Amino acid sequence: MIKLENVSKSFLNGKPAVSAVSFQVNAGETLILLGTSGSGKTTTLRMINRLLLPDSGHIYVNGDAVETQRLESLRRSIGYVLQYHGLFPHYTVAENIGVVPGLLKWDPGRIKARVSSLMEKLHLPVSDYLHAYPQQLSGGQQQRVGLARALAADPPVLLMDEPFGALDPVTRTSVRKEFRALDEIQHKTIIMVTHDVQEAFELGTRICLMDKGKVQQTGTPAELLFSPANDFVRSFFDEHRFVLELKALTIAGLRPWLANLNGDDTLTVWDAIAAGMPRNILLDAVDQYRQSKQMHGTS
Ligand SMILES: Nc1ncnc2c1ncn2[C@@H]1O[C@H](COP(=O)(O)OP(=O)(O)OP(=O)(O)O)[C@@H](O)[C@H]1O
Repeated sequence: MIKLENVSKSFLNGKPAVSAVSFQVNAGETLILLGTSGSGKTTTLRMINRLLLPDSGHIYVNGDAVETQRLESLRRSIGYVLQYHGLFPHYTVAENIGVVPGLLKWDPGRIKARVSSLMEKLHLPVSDYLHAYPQQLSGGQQQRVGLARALAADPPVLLMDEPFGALDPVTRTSVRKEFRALDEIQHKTIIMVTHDVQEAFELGTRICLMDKGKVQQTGTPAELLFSPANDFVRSFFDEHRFVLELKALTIAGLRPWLANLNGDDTLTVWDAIAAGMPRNILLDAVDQYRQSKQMHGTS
């Protein structure tokens, strides 16, 4: 679990980079920090693993204030994934993935088994890549190694800063899909920075939308779309609104208008249409949901 209470940070020019940010992320949740460039997302993330110190406010990781934890044990309880993987160029794939288990003094057999298992899960054939060096890998493969390294010691918390940002769109989609399907991440507390709205909707349990260092709204994708807290939130999603609505709403959420439709309740409307469920009925239900929210908002 991660909790931020009124966290603020200014740099030398005195302008606040982050102002009174508060949120809580529970185990099993992925919170997306979304926002325009310079809105304070990375600064917020870097305060959680104490790469930066806040000027005021409190940050708790797994129940303890970060400033009271030994830096070494705090960092080992947190997997950190960066946009440009940050692999050690003179370490092989196996050595890169095994760094933290090595520091934790796991026995070599256990490290080897863990490295192989993560490589298989991330579609990096062990026979081809175990002893390869980062520069011998494609960008997508390097990023997979970066993910495997962050997951190696099974940390309860994962911080990810634009983890798929350096990849081309096709590779990005496939690495993102693999990441989402990993059993490894299902019980972790994850915070991910992105400015890609589609990615935020695909991966986020909840989204924290920031602007000018302040949280504008934290909520589920559907809450941000259908019950925006202010004009900034409302207009932020305008460009992609229709597709986002279909990705944010599930059959379960539309049940009041889909009583007679058979189908998997967990599917998003987007996936349900792709799976061949009746498009007109689904889009009609989305319209009715939207109207019910508008009525609720103006009552
Ligand atoms: N080390 C630093 N020294 C001075 N100013 C900084 C530093 N790091 C960040 N800032 C400033 O703090 C503000 C927030 O930056 P931050 O990197 O947190 O934003 P961001 O939302 O992550 O942006 P992006 O999406 O472009 O990475 C910006 O105005 C930035 O210029």
